[in-house]
Amino acid sequence: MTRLSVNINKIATLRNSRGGNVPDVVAVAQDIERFGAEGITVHPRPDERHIRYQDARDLKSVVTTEYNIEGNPIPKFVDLVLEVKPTQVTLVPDSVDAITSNAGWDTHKNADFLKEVISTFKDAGIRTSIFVDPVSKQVEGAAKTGADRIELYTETYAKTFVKDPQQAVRSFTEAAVVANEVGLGINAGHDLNLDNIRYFKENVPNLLEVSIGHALICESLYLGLENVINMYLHRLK
Ligand SMILES: CC(=O)[C@@H](O)[C@H](O)COP(=O)(O)O
Ligand SMILES: NCC(=O)COP(=O)(O)O
Repeated sequence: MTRLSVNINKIATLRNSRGGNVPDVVAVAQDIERFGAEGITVHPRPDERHIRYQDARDLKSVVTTEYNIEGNPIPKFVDLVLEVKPTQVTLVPDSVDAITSNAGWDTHKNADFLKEVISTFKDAGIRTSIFVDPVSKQVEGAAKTGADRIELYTETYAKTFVKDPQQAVRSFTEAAVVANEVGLGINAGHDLNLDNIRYFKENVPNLLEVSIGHALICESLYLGLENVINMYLHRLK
């Protein structure tokens, strides 16, 4: 089974564009769960341009499915995650000024740092996942950090899929085979959408979870949030 975790960053972007509390991020998260999503993802960035640290705290008591917090483990983020204790923390090496996540970890160069931070989260009972490019060597390095899972960074898949789906998915299938061999669970995310999700799921063995935000919210402008969530669930069956 592949779980759908909905990333609600864009709901917060909309709210922040006007001040006030419309749309209400917490209420939308509850509705997303009621519509059938199996998880909620947030990615608070240091400048809090969309999800605020307080949102991450407020969501803890209302999310009843799986709560996933993503981000670069700077000290402020580590403290937040240890306070909130989500189901899962996904470590992403994004720089402060990045528009969005744009690379996976070099799991070899950052091995000592990752080992330390992962053991801190695991000691607190939080499942850990690290964001990696679909490269076997990086997946092998991820296993050595003690992480429970990897999140495969799917931007290259989404870009190439429109021209050549087979070529697009090849490195992801290979990375997943390695992850399965070394005992890592497999998540995926970034730029996944209604057009490319089914083929990805069909070609990545043991895909446990996808987190989807930007496209899902854009698609919902035309098709409605409840409908779109159910379209994803159907494609992930
Ligand atoms: C790790 C990942 O790919 C997503 O969490 C992405 O970073 C979304 O963040 P933004 O909404 O800030 O683009
Ligand atoms: N981890 C990926 C995520 O949460 C959503 O990424 P995107 O769908 O907004 O590109």
